[in-house]
Amino acid sequence: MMASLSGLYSSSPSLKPSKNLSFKALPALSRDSFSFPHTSRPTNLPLTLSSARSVARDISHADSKKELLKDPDALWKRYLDWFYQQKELGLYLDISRVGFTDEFVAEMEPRFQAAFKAMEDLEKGSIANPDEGRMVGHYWLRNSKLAPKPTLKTLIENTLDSICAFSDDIISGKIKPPSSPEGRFTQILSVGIGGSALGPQFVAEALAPDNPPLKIRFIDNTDPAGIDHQIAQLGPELASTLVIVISKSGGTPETRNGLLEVQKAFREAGLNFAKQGVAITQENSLLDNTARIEGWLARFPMYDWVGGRTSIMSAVGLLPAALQGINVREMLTGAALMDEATRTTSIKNNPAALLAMCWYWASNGVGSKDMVVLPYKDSLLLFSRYLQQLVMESLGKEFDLDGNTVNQGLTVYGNKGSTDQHAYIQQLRDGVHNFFATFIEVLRDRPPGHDWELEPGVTCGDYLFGMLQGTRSALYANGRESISVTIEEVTPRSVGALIALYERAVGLYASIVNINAYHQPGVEAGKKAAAEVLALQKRVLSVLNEATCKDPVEPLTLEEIADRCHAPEEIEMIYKIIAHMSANDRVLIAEGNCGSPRSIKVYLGECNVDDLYA
Ligand SMILES: O=P(O)(O)OC[C@H]1O[C@H](O)[C@H](O)[C@@H](O)[C@@H]1O
Repeated sequence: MMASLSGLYSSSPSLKPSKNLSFKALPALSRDSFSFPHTSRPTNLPLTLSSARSVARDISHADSKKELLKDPDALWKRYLDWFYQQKELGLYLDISRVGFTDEFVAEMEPRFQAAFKAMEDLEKGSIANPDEGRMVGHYWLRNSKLAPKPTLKTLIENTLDSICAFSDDIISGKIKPPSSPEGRFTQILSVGIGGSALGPQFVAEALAPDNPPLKIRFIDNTDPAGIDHQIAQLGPELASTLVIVISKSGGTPETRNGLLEVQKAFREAGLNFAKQGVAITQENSLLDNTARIEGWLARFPMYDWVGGRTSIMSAVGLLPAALQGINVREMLTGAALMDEATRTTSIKNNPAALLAMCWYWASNGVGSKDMVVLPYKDSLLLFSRYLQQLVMESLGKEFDLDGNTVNQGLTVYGNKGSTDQHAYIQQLRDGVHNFFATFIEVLRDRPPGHDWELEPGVTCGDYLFGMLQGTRSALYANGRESISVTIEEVTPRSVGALIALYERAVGLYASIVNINAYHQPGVEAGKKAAAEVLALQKRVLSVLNEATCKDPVEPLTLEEIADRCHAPEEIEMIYKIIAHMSANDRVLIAEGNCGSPRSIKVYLGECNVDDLYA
């Protein structure tokens, strides 16, 4: 059957995308030449722009589109042939609207077999993150028997037990906040960023009941106004707030700042933070040591062998979830079942391999197209944001495992349907063709017994269903590829399965394109640069303080500040620092205003003599 389907997509031979293919050449190729179907791509790589254009001339987009639309039988056959279902989880995958060929699948086979082997080794405890010399063990979290050492198995099991016991005690009121009239904890304030926030946020939005035993709020930034807002919203309930500070490294500046701000709010409210603080971090990290020395209410471990973006099934995701009354053991079961399903070495029966294969096909194996994720369910709104980190931090890499420059990646964005249909789907349908879509469909509209027909024979949920199917068809009719993942209901089990599905797909895809999915060297560059800006600010302050302490006060131009900081090349940054401090009432501008940098002369509001001799 697939032979005939190859014919349906193209008469030309299939493409094997190559890692030799230059990323820079691709936007032009994909926009100009690779209109749907992708079988119009040439076989002999590396491609040149002219060869790609000549192929595009040979295979007319319009003809291919017509052929597809004319042949619903063939499309239905393709749908059935590639349809995947995991019965126990009630999860289905449809990749029929991605135009890969049989030849492409056959060419990918050896790469997948190598990826399966690498994944098997990873699960057995190999150093799968060679740059950091670390094992990669998030799969053990939902099946502790897989852990390569008995001590790790015990650690995982004991941590899970203690998470459940602690949450039970908090929910039941056995552990009480020291000075709350409520007598029990009512709120969670989660402080963390990146992998220490996105998972808990996604799970809360997807699974928290309407009236959870504890409601959750997040501080996931060093934005003072955002922090103030969260604390203000808590109001007097700060006294019954459990503050969970999450940081794998225990040294992330934004998280530290969030903690210091919250501790200040506690002090000002006359509350004892330590009795309401919980830390989730690696043993002996800065955060761990602080929590231990200050005698916080509880500490839970993070592990060296679990990455931030795959930490959702560790205490990072499980503790906040359990406290909201979410069945975390069900989440783990869903993930474990999906792990099992994605261990098979038959591509066709492995949903994660099918996803990775489609990503490779759709983006030429170099991220030349973006992945737009569209869950048609409000509670899954944050799935695309969660996937953004999982996929982009894992796959966005400059070098491959052999040290070649590859600038790999796969861009992920999206919110939810049908909402986005009224925002940017116009461009997806008619505009620049630089994406493929992933629809997440949920079969169950509402809990049983609550549905009603808002017009004869049609419910509100039928509209949502219709919008999804309509968008899928409309995109396809205009040559836009899509994947559909269907779950029956949004439950802890299905959410666990979705997370595990994408974790595995990312891991397999990384192997196929020969990169390390488990480190993030690029993130360090921004952190280092931020630290340099703050160090420069301290030098600027010291120079200004010295000039302010003179009698009479000596206002300085930007040039003079830069010279005295021995950083003339940093004059633009110094200007920005002054403008920012001025906007926050931290310096006085003697002459001019911040809008005209050449005119300003600056001194501080007051001279700090102590700083002069520091
Ligand atoms: O959990 P933390 O150590 O505080 O790290 C929080 C985040 O920091 C960095 O930005 C990393 O790139 C992320 O992967 C990580 O999730």
